Amino acid sequence: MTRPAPATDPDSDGLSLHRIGVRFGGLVALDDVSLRVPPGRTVGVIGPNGAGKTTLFNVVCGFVTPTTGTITLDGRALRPRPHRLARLGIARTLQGVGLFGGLTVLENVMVGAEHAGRRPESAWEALERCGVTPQAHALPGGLPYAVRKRVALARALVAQPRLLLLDEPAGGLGADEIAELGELITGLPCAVLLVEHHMDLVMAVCDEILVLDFGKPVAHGTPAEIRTDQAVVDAYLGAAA
Ligand SMILES: Nc1ncnc2c1ncn2[C@@H]1O[C@H](COP(=O)(O)OP(=O)(O)OP(=O)(O)O)[C@@H](O)[C@H]1O
Repeated sequence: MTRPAPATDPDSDGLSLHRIGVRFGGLVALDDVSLRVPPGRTVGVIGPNGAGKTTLFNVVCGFVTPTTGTITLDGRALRPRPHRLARLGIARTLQGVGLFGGLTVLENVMVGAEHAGRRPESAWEALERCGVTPQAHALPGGLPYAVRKRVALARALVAQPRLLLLDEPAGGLGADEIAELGELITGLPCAVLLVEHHMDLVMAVCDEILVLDFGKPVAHGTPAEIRTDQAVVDAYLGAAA
């Protein structure tokens, strides 16, 4: 007997956050936030300081358990746990760099490959994609910050994730380096959830953008829609009143 094909609902593919709320004691860090990251798409989350961007990232990684709301991956309920992300095809980079100082660039990326059950060649592919092949045998400590950040990205990509979570990848980078990072992100085959301060980067690489202010969604749309949205302008100018 043939098994019936599973019901497929294209609207449930990828990662979905449904009405997420997070409270830290009396402080509401996220309030009724819904967001979908479809396969292969790049979705950005922006907002002023304290808007809740990192909290949202931490909810998806499993570092923070939401007070309310649900998360699904391909329509199935998901309770993220940091150590289980790789198995689900989700990789992440965190703020800063976090490389092993005593290991070469290649060895650092190999750690990611082994963790994800990938072959060593995939480490070279990830280095190549991130433009850090020439530094493969160097120790990270002596490399410029922007190069180390690319190595951290290579370590995340070596798992060949279907969803990559990037937490402020442009932090500490100059304008040219941010532009290069933008090109790299645009060329990625996986879905990307990008939490970022730098509007220019987000506008350049995202298919859609969610804007948070004081934990609440104030706008959601394409870069062109967001650029002209009055609520966004107000949030960034601090002139909501
Ligand atoms: N673990 C925590 N305990 C208590 N309050 C927290 C905690 N984490 C975040 N907050 C508070 O939640 C709110 C949202 O913080 P969050 O770091 O998510 O904002 P953000 O948009 O990432 O800000 P930034 O751009 O400055 O990094 C802030 O008021 C912050 O002080």
